[in-house]
Amino acid sequence: MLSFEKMPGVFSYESSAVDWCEDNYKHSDNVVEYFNTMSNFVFFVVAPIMLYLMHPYARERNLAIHLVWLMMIFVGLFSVYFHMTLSFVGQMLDELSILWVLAIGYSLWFPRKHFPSFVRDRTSFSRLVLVITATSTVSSFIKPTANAYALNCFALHILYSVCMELKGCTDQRVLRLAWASFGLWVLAISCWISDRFGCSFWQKINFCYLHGIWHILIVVATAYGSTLIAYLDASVEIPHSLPDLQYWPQDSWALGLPYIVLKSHTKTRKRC
Ligand SMILES: CCCCCCCC/C=C\CCCCCCCC(=O)N[C@@H](CO)[C@H](O)/C=C/CCCCCCCCCCCCC
Ligand SMILES: [Ca+2]
Ligand SMILES: [Zn+2]
Repeated sequence: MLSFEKMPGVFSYESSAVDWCEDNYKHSDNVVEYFNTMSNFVFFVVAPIMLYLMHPYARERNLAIHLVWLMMIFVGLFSVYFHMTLSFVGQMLDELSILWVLAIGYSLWFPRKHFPSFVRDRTSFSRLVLVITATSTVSSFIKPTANAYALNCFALHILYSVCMELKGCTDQRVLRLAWASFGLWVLAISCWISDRFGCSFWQKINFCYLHGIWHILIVVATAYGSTLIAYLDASVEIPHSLPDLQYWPQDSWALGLPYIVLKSHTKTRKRC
């Protein structure tokens, strides 16, 4: 029988043009980048907790919101597969799953006041996002090494959009969440860039774990950033539910996971 390792072409080990700083096969003959693979455990811890915490908000606003953290579980699985094999298929699954999480986030949360003038409502906007994402999925095969950079540009657009939404906001809890999200993202992207471009330095000091640390930080940044975006959305779309921010497991803890509580539950579900 043909083992995965010996499969030809795009499935084969190290068929991806991308190779992260961590030494290959250092801890196992079957796992190319051991720490980068194992660090994905954070997806499988944070995603179920966020699914649970965001349920009251999703039930009130739109159950499709759960797709964001459900898809994040797939991002984690594909990331495990990618770092375990460094195969081309692994790379594409890892990157394309991130693209589709972003697409779901944009469809659900992009503020309707910023929709292009030819877009009537959120359903039409979601269709537009679907077409653009499907086209980008196909185009991603043209120059696969550019995909990760293109994905990181979305983070810049999200930051810009959130800044626009926060203009004039004086709520200290919201501003604290915004700064925490931004700080986590800056730390995460610094690790990603440093692993990519400063590998010779990290190899000299025998510390090649920055991409794994990026995995941990970007998942937490996504939990913080997506809750902030969801809160801003809830304030506009379901203000009658009186959304507020809290932290799990203890509201007083500085390092908890943020989520939305609805202080008033309504029977009528508002759809977009
Ligand atoms: C109005 C818009 C709402 C958008 C909602 C936000 C949805 C979050 C989207 C994506 C989650 C990011 C998951 C990262 C997975 C990491 C896997 C990985 O490491 N892949 C690498 C290869 O192993 C690959 O090189 C990485 C590519 C870059 C990915 C860039 C992702 C953009 C992250 C956006 C984070 C938002 C933070 C918000 C802060 C205010
Ligand atoms: Ca490597
Ligand atoms: Zn990775």
